[in-house]
Amino acid sequence: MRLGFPPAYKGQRIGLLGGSFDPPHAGHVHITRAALRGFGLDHVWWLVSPGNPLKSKGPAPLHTRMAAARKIMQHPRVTVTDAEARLGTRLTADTLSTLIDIYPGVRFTWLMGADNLATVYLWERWPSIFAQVPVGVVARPGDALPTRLTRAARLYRKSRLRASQSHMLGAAIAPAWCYLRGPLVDLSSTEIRARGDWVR
Ligand SMILES: Nc1ncnc2c1ncn2[C@@H]1O[C@H](COP(=O)(O)OP(=O)(O)OP(=O)(O)O)[C@@H](O)[C@H]1O
Ligand SMILES: O=C(O)c1ccc[n+]([C@@H]2O[C@H](COP(=O)([O-])O)[C@@H](O)[C@H]2O)c1
Repeated sequence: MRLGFPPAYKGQRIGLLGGSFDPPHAGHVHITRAALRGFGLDHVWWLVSPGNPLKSKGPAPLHTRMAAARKIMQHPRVTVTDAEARLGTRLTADTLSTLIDIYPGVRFTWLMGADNLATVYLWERWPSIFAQVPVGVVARPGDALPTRLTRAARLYRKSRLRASQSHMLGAAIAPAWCYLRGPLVDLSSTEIRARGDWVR
């Protein structure tokens, strides 16, 4: 483990919630708690991104988003980290391979809201994400497509865990993914920025 990186030990199941967090909000807290409970995880790390590779407009400064994330997400099993900035990776496929190298024996799970399941096929080398780690998807209002019709769900249909098996995801061998239904939290950073409640 490198200086300044969160501690993690062999066999631990750690969920990674990558995001712009511009700003962080109760929806992020919701997906984190749902994932901890639902996917059999020991910890969740919030990977506060230096900047989404697909978004042309840069987010608020990293230190501002980190401070806001630490304020809103207080839980003994959640760590907020700027690991991607430290590693020099922005692409999820690269972040995952680097973390897997740094933390041998740790079981990482990539977490995302259902909106990202619909667009993940646009991400750089996206099948490598599914090949490297299990993927936990949490329901979010306003899905553009029913889950089963998304490109990722169709390609990985044989690797889908049933909802009744969701607690096994954190220990599953990739490719494996699972969709968690449940209460929805209708909140987004876009909406908060539009209200003018967050200065970039
Ligand atoms: N309300 C929510 N319910 C479930 N998942 C969420 C929710 N809000 C965000 N997420 C998930 O958290 C991760 C990081 O989200 P992000 O920081 O982009 O927030 P956002 O609200 O989607 O931002 P923006 O509106 O700027 O796109 C993504 O995987 C996203 O799907
Ligand atoms: O790797 C990619 O090509 C890629 C493209 C778009 C988004 N991502 C990652 O997806 C996560 C969610 O991004 P965002 O901006 O929607 O919060 C964040 O960790 C991004 O780095 C990754």
